[in-house]
Amino acid sequence: MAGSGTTVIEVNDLEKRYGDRLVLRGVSFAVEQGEIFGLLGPNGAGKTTTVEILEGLRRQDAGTARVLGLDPRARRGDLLPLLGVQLQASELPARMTVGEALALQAAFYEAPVDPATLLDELGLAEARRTRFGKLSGGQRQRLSLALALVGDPRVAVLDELTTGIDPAGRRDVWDLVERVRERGVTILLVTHLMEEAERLCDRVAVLDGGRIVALDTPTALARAAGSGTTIRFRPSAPLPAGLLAGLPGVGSVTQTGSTVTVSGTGELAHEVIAVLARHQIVAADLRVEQATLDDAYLSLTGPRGDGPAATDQPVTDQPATGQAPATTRRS
Ligand SMILES: Nc1ncnc2c1ncn2[C@@H]1O[C@H](COP(=O)(O)OP(=O)(O)OP(=O)(O)O)[C@@H](O)[C@H]1O
Repeated sequence: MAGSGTTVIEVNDLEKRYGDRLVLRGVSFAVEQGEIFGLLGPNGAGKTTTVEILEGLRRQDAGTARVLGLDPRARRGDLLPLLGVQLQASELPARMTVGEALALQAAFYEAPVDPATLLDELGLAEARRTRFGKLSGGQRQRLSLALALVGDPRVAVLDELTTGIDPAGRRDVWDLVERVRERGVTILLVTHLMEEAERLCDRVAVLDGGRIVALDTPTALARAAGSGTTIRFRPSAPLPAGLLAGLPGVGSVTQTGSTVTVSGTGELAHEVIAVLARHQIVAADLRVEQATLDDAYLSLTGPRGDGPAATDQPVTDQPATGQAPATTRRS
């Protein structure tokens, strides 16, 4: 389900400095109700800073931020009951059980969902009586998602949703997030996983060096990456000269050993297979590769993450106090 046309999250020309370093340089985007909006970008791009401004944990130096029409810093008290936040790492008292943590968090919301059902959906039912200190990394991650969702928030901010969760568990979490979105919840998802963004996000913004360098649907971004389609196969008989080069959309045809590689755009696979069939040539080991969000991401941000720069300033902006009960901190 795509957005409904009601803007739920809006940032305009957001700027943020740490010391004399500008880490957000005019970030603007709007997320509609019911959308899953992804924030991608290399380490240090400014994703967490943006998200923390939206959560009311940090104050921007310029620009505006609104969540459900509220200024997150000035109206934090009004916003918290409407917002579910998953942090990169949760630290609960080691002796607190999963069930206790969830019950405590649920008590802060007017109409929480049933904690038992949520634990079940997240594969944590059997860990209900397990103390936090004994949970595996993947279980802690699931619990942090449960804590973000138990209040039945209207907006959920999910940071590194499935980090540390095994592939099967990851799919369960994605299914759950889709069901949450179907209830009309708007989701801002910070992720480093392209597969996750492709699967879940209606639109993604790619942040790099404190600026948005692209914002579109995952499919449109992949298409714009321009690498088009590549087909590889081993023909059962030599190809007549010029057979493939003249087809619509074909950019190049090369042969290495017995493998032919055709690159181009449009309905390339269909065209190639049809013409081979007309010449009664079988394409063995046929592989079709399409540009993915991965290609788009790498062409937009370069092949490496920048990581924190050596010129980092000391922490100058402390998170506000008075947050929801589970004491949480970022890794
Ligand atoms: N409290 C702080 N004081 C000084 N510099 C900071 C502070 N928090 C973040 N930074 C710097 O601001 C820049 C943006 O950081 P931010 O955490 O927003 O990036 P990110 O995109 O979330 O990165 P990651 O993917 O690694 O989580 C980085 O260079 C980071 O080192």
